[in-house]
Amino acid sequence: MSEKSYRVAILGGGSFGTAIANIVADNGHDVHLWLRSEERADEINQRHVNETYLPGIQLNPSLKATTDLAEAVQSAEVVFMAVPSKSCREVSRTLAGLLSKDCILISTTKGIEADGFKLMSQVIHEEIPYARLGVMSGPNLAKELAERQITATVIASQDTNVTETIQGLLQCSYFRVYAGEDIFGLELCGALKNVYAICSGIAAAIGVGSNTQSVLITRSLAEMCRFAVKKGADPMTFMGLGGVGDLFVTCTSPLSRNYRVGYSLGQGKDLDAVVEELGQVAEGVNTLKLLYAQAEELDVHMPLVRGLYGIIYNGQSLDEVVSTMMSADQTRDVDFSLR
Ligand SMILES: NC(=O)C1=CN([C@@H]2O[C@H](COP(=O)(O)OP(=O)(O)OC[C@H]3O[C@@H](n4cnc5c(N)ncnc54)[C@H](OP(=O)(O)O)[C@@H]3O)[C@@H](O)[C@H]2O)C=CC1
Ligand SMILES: O=C(CO)COP(=O)(O)O
Repeated sequence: MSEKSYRVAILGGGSFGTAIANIVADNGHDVHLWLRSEERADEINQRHVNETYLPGIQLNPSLKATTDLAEAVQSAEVVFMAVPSKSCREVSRTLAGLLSKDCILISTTKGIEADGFKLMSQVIHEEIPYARLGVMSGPNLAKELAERQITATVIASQDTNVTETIQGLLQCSYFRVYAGEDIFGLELCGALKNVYAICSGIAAAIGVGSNTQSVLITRSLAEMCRFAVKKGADPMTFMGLGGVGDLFVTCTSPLSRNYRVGYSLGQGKDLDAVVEELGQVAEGVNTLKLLYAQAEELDVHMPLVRGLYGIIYNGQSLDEVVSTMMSADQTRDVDFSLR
């Protein structure tokens, strides 16, 4: 754990931003959480809870919430971005004039910008070219983190000072932080796995067996790797916590919002109603459309993406999609070899 006390800002007071802010505050740093709702800021400052996003969790009393972005990032040495992907550019643009030159900026957002299929580090770099960037991703369900259950994450950056600083800042008795350099691959893992969590949720709702679940998760990983290689990412990154680790948790836990969307779809509910009822972001819904379009454009074989897209947007039945997959040409198990 870091001996130095850092001035840290977390942007986004939803479930993940609040969970990260709480860890950093528990580790003794000076933490400011920026959010939009005055009411929620008061609730965090006075009662030390965020009942909307983390009900039942008592937050560290030293955690300060504010609706003033300039105040939140003033003198900040480290900033975590934890807003949904659709707001990342807007928030980055505002932040650009406020952030000091040597501040470390970590993206935790697991989504993709529609225009140009950009990952969040690319969006942030366009808006704040001088930012010392890193990406954090892994099996990190916000509720379990806030409950201080053991987990680990990955921090990727080209700058070892960034990775070492964040490792020191976040590491504690229940949270390990592994380092990496492959920002693009790690971010791609975090965004893609959400789509497969929707597939797994559907499968769970219709009551598939354990063999089927296993096949689904493994072939999801195969698709993700195939796509990643086509986009120039290192497939080995997908073997780590940000890949297999996050895919596994999101495809198996009812705490995952994407899994829950899938589960409700599997029960025959309407997508718009499900998203509305969720009240939190499920990035996979948007990522599915973008991924489907990219797979078609780049000619990447992604039967699960195509099948899910067919069910949600083209009115195909689940039986039809499953039958097409099961009768497809026999192919290889593992596409890549290190030899
Ligand atoms: N929850 C989790 O377990 C994990 C989430 N992530 C990723 O973190 C990102 C954020 O997710 P999460 O916190 O879960 O989402 P939530 O839906 O729980 O919360 C989203 C938060 O972002 C705020 N927000 C939305 N738009 C803006 C904006 N334009 N300006 C300021 N604040 C805004 C919302 O504010 P308001 O309440 O005012 O609408 C809300 O506080 C996602 O990309 C997600 O994939 C990553 C790891 C784990
Ligand atoms: O990314 C997550 C866990 O690592 C959270 O997944 P959901 O966004 O599906 O809740």
